[in-house]
Formats: sequence, structure tokens, C-alpha cells
Amino acid sequence: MSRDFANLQLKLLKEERDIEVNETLAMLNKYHPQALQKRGLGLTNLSICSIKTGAAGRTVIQLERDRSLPQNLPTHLLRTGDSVRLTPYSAPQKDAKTPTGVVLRITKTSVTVVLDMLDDEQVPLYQARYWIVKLVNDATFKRMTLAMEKIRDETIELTQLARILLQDPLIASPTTTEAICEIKFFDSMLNESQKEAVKFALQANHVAVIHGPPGTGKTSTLIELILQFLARGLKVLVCGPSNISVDNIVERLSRCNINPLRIGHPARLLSTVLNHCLEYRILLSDDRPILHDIKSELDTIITRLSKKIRNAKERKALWDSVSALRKEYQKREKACVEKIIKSSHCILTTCHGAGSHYLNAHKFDVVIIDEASQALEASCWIPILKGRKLVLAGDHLQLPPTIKSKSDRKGPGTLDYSLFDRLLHTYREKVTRTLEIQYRMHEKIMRFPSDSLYHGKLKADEKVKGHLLSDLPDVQETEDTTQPLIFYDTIGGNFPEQITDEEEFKLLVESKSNEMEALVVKKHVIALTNAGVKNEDIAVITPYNAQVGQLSILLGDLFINLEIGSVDGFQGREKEAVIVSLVRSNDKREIGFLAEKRRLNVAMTRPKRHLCIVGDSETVSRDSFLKQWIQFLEDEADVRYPDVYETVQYRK
Ligand SMILES: Nc1ncnc2c1ncn2[C@@H]1O[C@H](COP(=O)(O)OP(=O)(O)OP(=O)(O)O)[C@@H](O)[C@H]1O
Repeated sequence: MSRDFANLQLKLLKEERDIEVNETLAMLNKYHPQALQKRGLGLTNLSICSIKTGAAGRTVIQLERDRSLPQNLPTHLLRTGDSVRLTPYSAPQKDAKTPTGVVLRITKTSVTVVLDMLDDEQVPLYQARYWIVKLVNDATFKRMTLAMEKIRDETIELTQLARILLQDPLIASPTTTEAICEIKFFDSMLNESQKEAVKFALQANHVAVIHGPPGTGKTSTLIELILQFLARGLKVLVCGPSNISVDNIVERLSRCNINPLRIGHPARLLSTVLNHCLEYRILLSDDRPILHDIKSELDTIITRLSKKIRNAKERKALWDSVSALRKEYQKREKACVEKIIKSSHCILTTCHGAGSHYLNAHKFDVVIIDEASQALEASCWIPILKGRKLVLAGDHLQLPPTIKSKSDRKGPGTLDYSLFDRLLHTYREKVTRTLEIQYRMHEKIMRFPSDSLYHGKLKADEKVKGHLLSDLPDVQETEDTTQPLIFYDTIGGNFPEQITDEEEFKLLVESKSNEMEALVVKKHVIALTNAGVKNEDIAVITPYNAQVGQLSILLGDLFINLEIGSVDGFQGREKEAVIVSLVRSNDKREIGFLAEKRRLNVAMTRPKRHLCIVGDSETVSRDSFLKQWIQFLEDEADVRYPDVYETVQYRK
């Protein structure tokens, strides 16, 4: 099994990587720097304004636009944490490598990059001008591939945990220990299903899955579980598919008097967790003074090297010193890091970050992966190979990881079939406990997703089951704010969808929009805000990117703090009021990717007090799940039929 499994994963990963890398290469080959800048993917005419030595002895450079140009950077899509390539304009030295790095900081006028290369004296720092371009981060694929190669390698002995996860026929299926009678819970607020999940995960010998439907306090449950493991003297590695999923847990743990260690590129972390990151811990260590001295010496030499030195002997001597100092720095830093990691019982990083060289020699009693239903299985294996026991948390009924490679099939054997899905499917309640009380949605908003997807098991907590917008301070009682569920049915063909071509990198992607629906949304947002609901308490979401554009044009300037975005981008978030524009309205009753239940589930479970749906009941009822939903809305929601002539007035 392990061989076949690893071979299939390697094949799927390669297909996915090829698509990503080829798209980027095609784009880089096709466009010159100015055109990349125009698309927001690059910045041109930059010069170095400062050079410093950062963590791990890496060179950190700050770039600004040439003095002859306006000092503000042109509009761009570069973000902190992006990988970039830095190319000099003038002909590079023979054999010179083009440096790459990670964006550390971006201001209106400058971009700061931490260079990846450590021992390369060819980095042409003295060049006058550079341009930078955003790259695909290939490192993720490399680490996932490495994990799969380890599983495939029959000379490497797999842990009991790995063999259970790979359904090795020689190993019994997952087991639990004797029931733990007395648990003293740290959080006295936990409900029964949360307590049961914690207990179950403590008792599991190798693997436990916590299924957390929307709003059910999955993070609170995980925090309790981590505290329980730590109280038992166990060493815990906590991971998630994204930096934000990990940082959320770091923030929550630090409020519980735990001092977790966060491993990750500081440029990619929330500012609120930086005091837990490894680099900060190094600053607090006894080794700091000596590391600081080496850094200062490096800074001085690197600054000299950034001016063009014509004497080759002198340049060589300076680079030799840089190289020696960097080695010294890395040796001392490595020893310091080892001490910090050894003494930390709770380490947090992304699944990909678990493959960091810092953790190479370290094993953990427990690996916890949050949002596991959104992680590729191969990425989960990076931390799993370091652990004895695994706890996964997530919700397989919300959206899976986003991938680019298309498959005709769904389910087992595809790249977006997660480990979470696989374990639920294979072992069901033998490994799973589900959280049942949700603390987000009004009961009426919860009812349909609960009945149709969660076997009717979700219950709304007393505090939220009847809460309305009109209960918020300064919000008046109106026909809108006293309704938890409103459905604007645009049936009749007067609110038709449009096909819009969207350019995404080099590809023209067909997307759908619906101007008339956007106008109905505008009318509703105006009604809510006139009643006193704050802009920032409202989100407008839609499955189609072209409709996000349409809505932004109509509403963006009018309501600065209103959030407008795609359903996929809103997973994991919540707002007091959410308006969903379904977009599809056509004679053929085509519904495209609206038919994905998991996307609809995300859309309908984001609001706390008010859900407003705008859509054409006739078109969308083509799909059986949507048909059930529409029937539910017709029975339970305040159904409204917008008037065409009144709606077009909102174009103004
Ligand atoms: N047992 C509880 N009693 C009261 N409130 C709770 C309880 N558990 C969680 N909550 C509240 O519910 C909200 C969501 O909880 P939490 O942040 O832990 O969930 P989450 O995992 O982030 O959300 P989701 O379930 O959508 O993934 C928080 O405001 C939290 O305080």
C-alpha cells in the first residue's frame, strides 16, 4: 500500500507542480519587466538603499525606485512573504546567479527583501539598478515530494502511526486506551461534545479526528487539548496548512500563559506572534551579544562590497571574510536554535514548515494538524513523519485545498482528497468525534446546513439562537434587521447573468457576473446601513470573481469598510450580516461550479445574525442540493421579488 500510495501522490504532485511552474515560466518568458510591472507581478527601476545582515546571516536589502522617478511604488500584487527574483539591469558577471529572496516588508516607497543565497559571493550587490518579479514557491513541492519518497523507500522503517495511516494490513486499525476517568479541564466553558472530543483524542493510541462544523469552537477545543498534552509532559508539534491558521493558535495559546515557539519566516507571520518566533527567541538568548558582533562585522563588509570594488584581490579577500563570518554565525546560531527547540514543548509551524532544517533531528509525541481538511495529504505527511500520535481537526464538508490540476474524478486517488477525508471514510466514528454546538449562527441560518449536511446534529447555543441585527447597539428595528433570513428571488429572466472574460496571469478565464443582482445587493446594503448596521459588520460574497469585480465597482467607493469577496476567500471567517449573490440566471438553467455543496455550505454558514441570498430560484433549482435549499428558503425565509424598474434606479 505505502509504495502505491506514495507513487500516486508523487504523480499527482508532479502534475500540479508542472502546471504552476509552467504558468510562471511562460509568463516570465513572454513579458518583459515593464509588462510584468503593469500586471502587478514585478517592480522595475529599483536601487539598493540599505544592506543589513538578518537572521541566519542572510543579507537583507532595501530597494527604492530610482531618484529620477516618482518615489511611490507603482500598484503591485507583491505581498510580505512572497518569493521574488532580483535581476540586475546591466549584464551580469559571467557565472553570476540571479539572487532570489523573500519579501520582508513593503511600504509605499520601498521593498525589503531577505536574500536566499548565503555563500554566494557572486550576488552583484554593487549593480546600480534591479527589477524584481514574483516567483512560484517551489520549496513546498520539494518538501512534499521528499516526504512521499521517504514513505516509498522500503529501507526506511515507518512508525506505527504511519503504518496505521497507510492501512498496512499487518497492523491493527486505530485503538484507544482505557477511558480516562478524571480530566481536569482548563477551560470551564467547554460543552459536552468539546469535552468528549478532548477526552477521545487523549485516549487515542495513534490517531484521532476532531470534526468541527462551522462555528463549533474547534480552536477552543484544540487549545484545551494542547494544554492537556503539555500537562502530561508530552512534546507537541502543532501545524496548519497556512500561516494564518497557525498564528491563530499561537495567539490563543499565548493568552493561556503558554510560551509557544513559532517556526516560520518572520516576513510571513502576524505581527502579534513575532515575539514567539525563533528569531526573536535568539535575540533573547545568551548567545545574542556574540551573534550581534558577528552581524555588525558582516554589515560593515557587505556595505563596502555594495560599492563597486575594482581591485579583484581586495574584493576576493572581503568575500572570504564574509564567507568565514557567515559560517561562524550559522554555527553559533545553530547551536543556539538547538537549545531553544530542545527546551520547547510546544512548537507551531505550517505543515510545510515542519520540513524546516531546524526540525530535522526532532521527534514529537503528538502532531496536531488544524484545518486538515484544507491541506493536501502529502503536506500532512511532512509533520506526521516526526510524530508518534496524530490529531487532525477540520471539516470535510467545507472547501478542500485549492489546486490547479483538473481531474475528471472526485474522491479517493485525487489530489484534493485530503487525509481528513480518507480517515473519516475509512475508520468513521472509530477515529472521529464531532463538535455539535455552534456559537455563531441564528438558529434559522443554521437549520438548512445542519439538516442537509450534518445529519441535523448541530445545535445553536442559547446565546446565539435568536440573535438579530436589531439587537446590536444603535441598530433600529426594520423589516430587514429583524429578519435572520431573506431571499431575493430574481426568477423571471429580468436579472440575467453575463459572461465576462477575466485575465488571470496569462490566461483568459471565463467568469460570470450579474449586474442586476449586484444592484439588488446594493439596495440591501443601503437598507442595512441606513438602519444603523456598520459597514464593517457586513460582507458581500459570491462564487464568481467577475461578480466580485462588479460588486466592487458598484459598492466599493460607497462603503469603504464593507467586505466584498469570493466565497472561497471567506472560508474560516464570519460577519454579523452576510449577503450572498448566486449570479447564475439563464434559460439553459446552467449552474456551473455553484453546484459544489461544500462551496454553498461555506457561503451559508458565514453570518451570525443575518443571511440574505440573491438568486434566481428557477435556474439554480436544476441541482438537487440547491433545489432543497431553495425549498427551505421558500418555507422559512422572508421571500422578496425585486422589482426591475426599482432595481435599475440603483445604477445611479
Ligand atoms: N464552550 C463554549 N462556550 C461558549 N462559547 C464558546 C465555546 N466554545 C467556543 N465558543 C465561542 O465560539 C466562537 C468560535 O470558537 P473558536 O474560535 O474556538 O472556533 P473556531 O474553530 O475558530 O471556529 P470554527 O468552528 O468556525 O472553525 C468563539 O467566540 C468562542 O469564544
